[in-house]
Amino acid sequence: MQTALLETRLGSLSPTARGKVRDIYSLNEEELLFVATDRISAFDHVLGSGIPDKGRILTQLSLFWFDFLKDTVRNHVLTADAAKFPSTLNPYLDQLEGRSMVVRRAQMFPVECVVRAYLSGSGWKDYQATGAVCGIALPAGLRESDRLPEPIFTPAAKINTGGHDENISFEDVITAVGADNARALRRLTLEIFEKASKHAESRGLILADTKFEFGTIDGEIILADEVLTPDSSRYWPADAYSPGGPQPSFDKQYVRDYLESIRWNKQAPAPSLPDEVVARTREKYLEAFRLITGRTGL
Ligand SMILES: Nc1ncnc(-c2cnn(Cc3cccc(F)c3)c2)c1Cl
Repeated sequence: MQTALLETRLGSLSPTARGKVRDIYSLNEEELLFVATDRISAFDHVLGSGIPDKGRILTQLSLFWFDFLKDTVRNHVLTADAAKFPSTLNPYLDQLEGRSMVVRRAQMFPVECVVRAYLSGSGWKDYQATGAVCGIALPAGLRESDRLPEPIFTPAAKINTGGHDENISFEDVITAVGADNARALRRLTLEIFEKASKHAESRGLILADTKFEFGTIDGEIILADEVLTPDSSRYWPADAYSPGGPQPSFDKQYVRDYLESIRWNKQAPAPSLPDEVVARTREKYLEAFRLITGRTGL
């Protein structure tokens, strides 16, 4: 079993932002180092085991999507070629190769730009409670995982790492970023989703929902953070789609099933995973990469 890279040790460089599975390091005024680890989270907990190569696979997926969308929106990537990284990183390239990128520092909007084509997760919860999601009224009688009449922009406020983001209304987005930016974020979010979900569908995957983070560089709105990865999106195998309940996660179902099989109490520290669950989950990430990019090797 390969070893999973759970932490990067970059000497004096310490993360300026830490997510559950990603870390950001400030390189200088203009540049950040964006690192995807092999950590995996489920049920909002980072698990005791990592998935070897997960960070590399998800980084290559983001890079594929950034390129796929380059005629629709600019992005924050400067380079993912470790040979072009600042020489100060030379001692660490073995930890960074393929799983990191140098990105331009952007002024990030304080809004998670979520778009949903299916009713799932917090969208399903809000719909059950109010018949709406983010103030958008939906038809009565929808079941969990039902396809929506059309994809909807359902923004969330960034709660600092750890908790769930809180769904907010379009009015709240206007208050936070102004009307012009709010409209631009909604338009870009829906436009990008349309293209990406069509591509995913052509590869046998349902892109049920996803979350984008945008920022501005020199006044221009750019697509930042990770994009359309299985961590920022719900991907479902199209041939198993069956509305009326939760759908199998393309990448995390083995992990979820295992955690439920050991009746893990979610208050307890997250358990480690059996080698078999780790190996099969790694295979799913590779399968997602192959399906989405059409490439066989990383
Ligand atoms: N290009 C950029 N410029 C300025 N800030 C960011 C930025 C900051 N935070 N996040 C989200 C996040 C939080 C924790 C760990 C992560 F890897 C990422 C993205 C970016 Cl991507």
